[in-house]
Amino acid sequence: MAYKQIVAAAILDSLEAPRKLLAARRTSPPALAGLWEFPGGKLEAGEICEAGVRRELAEELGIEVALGSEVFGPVPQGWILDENAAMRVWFAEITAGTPATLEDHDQLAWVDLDTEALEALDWIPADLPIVQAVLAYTTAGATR
Ligand SMILES: Nc1nc2c([nH]c(=O)n2[C@H]2C[C@H](O)[C@@H](COP(=O)(O)OP(=O)(O)OP(=O)(O)O)O2)c(=O)[nH]1
Repeated sequence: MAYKQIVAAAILDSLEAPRKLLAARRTSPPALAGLWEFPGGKLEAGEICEAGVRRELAEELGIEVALGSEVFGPVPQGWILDENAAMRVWFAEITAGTPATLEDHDQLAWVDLDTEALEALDWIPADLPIVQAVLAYTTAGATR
């Protein structure tokens, strides 16, 4: 089955020696408003995933990034979000711009890369296994 492809970034303060993750709080739709997520969005027709991540981060946060390794999910399309959609996620580091809530978010937070700090945020439920994987990859030094 083909899922609708979503792409997103786990933005770190540094790919080489990460200490913090940039989480973003959604403003819509109502069912997801107020929940935290990895900034990103829907892949456009004919677009390569990595290009989609860059486009979404430019549109939503006004930043350019260097991409690191992928945070691999259980299926080729990444992490299953629901019966219709799956999301591929890459580590990223900001190379230009300062993240701002230009679109889709009302709050951004640099969160310590530890279980307690990350679990203190009200994540979209489908993101919880991805948050755990981000922690495992960063602990293992596997972000590049
Ligand atoms: N960006 C993002 N979307 C997520 C995450 N977790 C999760 O379940 N989703 C869902 C929410 C949405 O249904 C879908 C992503 O769509 P979106 O609304 O962010 O896409 P978009 O920016 O292209 O928005 P639009 O053009 O449709 O307004 O994936 C996540 O961590 N990041």
